[in-house]
Amino acid sequence: MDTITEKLVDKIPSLDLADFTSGNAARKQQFVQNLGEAFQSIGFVAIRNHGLSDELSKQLYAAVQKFFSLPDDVKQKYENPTLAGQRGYVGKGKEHAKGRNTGDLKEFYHVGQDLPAAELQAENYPANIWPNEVPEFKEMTLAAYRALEQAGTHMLRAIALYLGLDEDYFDARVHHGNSILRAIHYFPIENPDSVPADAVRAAEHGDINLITLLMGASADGLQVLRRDGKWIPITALPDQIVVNVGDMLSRHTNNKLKSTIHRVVNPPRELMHTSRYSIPFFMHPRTEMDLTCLDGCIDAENPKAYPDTTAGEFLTERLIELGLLKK
Ligand SMILES: O=C(O)CCC(=O)C(=O)O
Ligand SMILES: [Fe+2]
Repeated sequence: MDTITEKLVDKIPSLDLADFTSGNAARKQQFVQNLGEAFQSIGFVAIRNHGLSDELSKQLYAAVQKFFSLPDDVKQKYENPTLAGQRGYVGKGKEHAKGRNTGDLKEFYHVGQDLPAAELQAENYPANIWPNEVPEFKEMTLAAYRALEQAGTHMLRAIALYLGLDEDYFDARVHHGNSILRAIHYFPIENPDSVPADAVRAAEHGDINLITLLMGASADGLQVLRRDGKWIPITALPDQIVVNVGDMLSRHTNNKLKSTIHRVVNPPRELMHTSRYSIPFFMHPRTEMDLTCLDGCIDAENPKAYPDTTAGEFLTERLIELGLLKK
C-alpha cells in the first residue's frame, strides 16, 4: 500500500480553486497534487472560490425552502413516477440507500440539464419540471446548475492532470452531461416514535456519479467514513463547497480515487422537529461514457477490479438498487 492511502485525517483538506485557474503554473500544479492526494485518501475536499456567489446561494436556498414549505399534496403534483425520480419532486421516504429497505427521512427535487427541446431529445433526457407556486425556483436552480457544472469541469481537469491524462480528457465526456442538481429537505419530525427505529436522514452510501459538489454542507449531520472505520464530521466553512469522488470516477480509476461512504445522521431527539437543507450537484458524464478502468490505473498490485460498463448502464443498475426505478 502506498503512503497516500495510509494517511488518516480528522478533517477534510481545504483547497482554493483559484490556484488552479490562476494561470500560475506552480500554484496550479500544487492544486493538482493536493487534490489528487485528497481524492486518493479521504475522497473529499472543501473548495473555496468555486464561482457560486453568496448572493445566488442565498436566493437559491430561499426558493428551495419556499417550495418545501408547500403542502404535501401540492408538492406531489411535481412528482412523475415514470421518470425514476430523475426530474421534479420525490416524496418523503421514497429513496433508500443501496442494500437497505427503510426509506431516508428526506424529500427532494431534481433539476437536470436544461436544453432546447430538440437537443434534450437528441440526448434522450427528460424535460425539467417547474413548480408554478415558486416561479423563481427555475432561475435560481438553473443558475446554480451552470455555476456548479463549471466548477466541476475545472475540478475534473485537475483530476485528469493528476491521472496523467490530457487536461481536457473529461471536457467532451461531460459536455451536456446527465448531471443533476438535488435540492434536499430533511423534514421535521414531530414525533420521533412515528418513524421506523432505523430510519435516518441519509443512510450510508457512495454517490453514483463522477464527482459531487455540495453546497450547504456546513450544517451539522454529514459524516464521512474514514478507512479505519471512524466516522468524521464534515466541517466546511460557509464560503466553501464540499467536493467528493463518486462511484463512476472510482470505478474508472480502478479504485485509485476513492468514493468514500458518507451519511447524514439524525439530530438529537429533541431537535428532530427541525429541518435541514442541502443542495448537492451530482456531476454525471454523458450516458455513453465508457467507464472501463483506465490502463494507467491497472498494474500487478492493482489488477482490474471491474467489468467494463458505460455511465448509462451503471446508472440504470443503481437506480433499481435505490428503489427509484422498477425493473
Ligand atoms: O445532505 C447532505 O449533506 C449530503 C447528501 C448526500 O450525501 C446525497 O444526497 O448523496
Ligand atoms: Fe451522497
